[in-house]
Amino acid sequence: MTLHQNLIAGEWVGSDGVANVNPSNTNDVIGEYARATADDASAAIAAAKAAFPVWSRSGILERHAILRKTADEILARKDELGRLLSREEGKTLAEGIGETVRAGQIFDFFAGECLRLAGETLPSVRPNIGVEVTREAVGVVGIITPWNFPIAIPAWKIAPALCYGNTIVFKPAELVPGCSWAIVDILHRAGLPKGVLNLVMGKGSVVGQALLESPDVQAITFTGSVGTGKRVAMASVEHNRKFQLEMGGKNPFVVLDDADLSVAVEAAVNSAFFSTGQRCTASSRIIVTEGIHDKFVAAMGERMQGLVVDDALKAGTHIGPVVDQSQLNRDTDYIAIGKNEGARLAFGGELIARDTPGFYLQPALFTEATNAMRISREEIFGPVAAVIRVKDYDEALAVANDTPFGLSSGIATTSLKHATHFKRNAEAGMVMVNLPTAGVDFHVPFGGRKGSSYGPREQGKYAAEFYTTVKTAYTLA
Ligand SMILES: NC(=O)C1=CN([C@@H]2O[C@H](COP(=O)(O)OP(=O)(O)OC[C@H]3O[C@@H](n4cnc5c(N)ncnc54)[C@H](OP(=O)(O)O)[C@@H]3O)[C@@H](O)[C@H]2O)C=CC1
Ligand SMILES: O=C(O)CCC(=O)C(=O)O
Repeated sequence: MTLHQNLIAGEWVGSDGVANVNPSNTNDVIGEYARATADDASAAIAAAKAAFPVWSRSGILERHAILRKTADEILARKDELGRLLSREEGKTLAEGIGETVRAGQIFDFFAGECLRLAGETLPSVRPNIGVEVTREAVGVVGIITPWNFPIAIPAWKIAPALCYGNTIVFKPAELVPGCSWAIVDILHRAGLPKGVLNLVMGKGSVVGQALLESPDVQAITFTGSVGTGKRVAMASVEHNRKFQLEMGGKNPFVVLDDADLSVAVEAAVNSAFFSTGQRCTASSRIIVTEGIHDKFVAAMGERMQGLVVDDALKAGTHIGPVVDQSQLNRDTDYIAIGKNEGARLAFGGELIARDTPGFYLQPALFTEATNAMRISREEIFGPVAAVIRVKDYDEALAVANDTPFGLSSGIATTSLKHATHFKRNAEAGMVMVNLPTAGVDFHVPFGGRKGSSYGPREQGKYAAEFYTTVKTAYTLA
């Protein structure tokens, strides 16, 4: 089996490989991927540091051309890369191809942004002095990504980092190295100079930790768990570096009495269970007012019966497997916790067997849950959701906001008054009206509040805030 190597200083290196296994069929080994050491990480950081002076001053047309070429190749190979994504992560083929297209669009967007780099000139408050405000690249950026969006998250961190002139050491999640390797290969062939983008696949505790500890890494962008996010934060404060964190969510989806029932059910099922519930924007707290509660729960049960849980690559599958055994254990542990806490497991929650050995779990819906239960407070990150019954809109909003997290928030209603009030008062970075809490556009800001996020927003032109540093220059005329 071919070994997919790490890219350090423009050379493919590494001999020790780890198997990338398909969660829909654990007999299926997708490939061998090199496992970097802490020394490899140091070499990658040194290469990125050496490449920075030239890349940060490279022409915008050169950057534009490389990002554009990358976008074109990703989009041209969307079916093949989408299939690789679904095979390594377990989301359905339609979701895998959709995410691959999103990655291509992100590179396309930032290819355009290279040509729109701008500064400001202002008059000084003192006579005969001009002021220029410009944005410069930050330096070596460490990129640490999770397993749940194997191509979109790397894309939305790598594309802006390169666009604004930074060099990169990229550490993808060890569970899903395939798509990361593929986009690094595409960027390398698209003409990136040596050392500008370095790939170090390997363990977080080794390779990620080496990034955290290096004084030569000027910024770290991280998506993953709250625990690891805190380590990134502490180490970054120690080194006085920029950092950006996207962590968990416990996103509420409110259903009001006046909601269109089919819109509410469709959005709730999508929010809670699509992509196997493994999205930081997923909703696992469905807050329902009492007038529609019973009708809503019955309609959810009916809709959930129609969900096909099977091999991610099979036509007709709606929900693929859980990503691995450890996440599956976590999901089933939370199902047991919910039952012990006194919530009622109304539908699903069983482990299921399919033609191939994989991590299959029937999506689970609890009812009679309260917002104080652990299943309502802690991120589960699986196809497990709970319905919380409330009296009215005011209580729904209070419950929605009663959480340590604040990433996404949704409401199903036909009332303009309530929709408008919710948009203004939901304590979240993103608010969805009559839409699922998950599934975002690539050209607008992404991020949250409270325990979900830290630092400037990702995506769209707002990404410039993290990947650049502002300089103010004064000139005597
Ligand atoms: N907000 C989100 O989108 C995500 C949230 N999560 C949450 O986190 C839970 C656990 O998932 P898990 O994959 O373990 O999340 P982690 O936070 O451990 O993983 C995210 C990334 O951080 C890396 N990492 C791990 N330890 C360190 C370290 N000491 N220093 C630097 N980098 C490190 C990981 O590497 P590696 O995995 O290779 O060891 C991975 O690349 C999930 O159940 C979910 O609740 C998880 C993924 C995404
Ligand atoms: O909902 C989305 O489209 C993006 C979600 C995401 O980025 C995440 O789960 O990490």
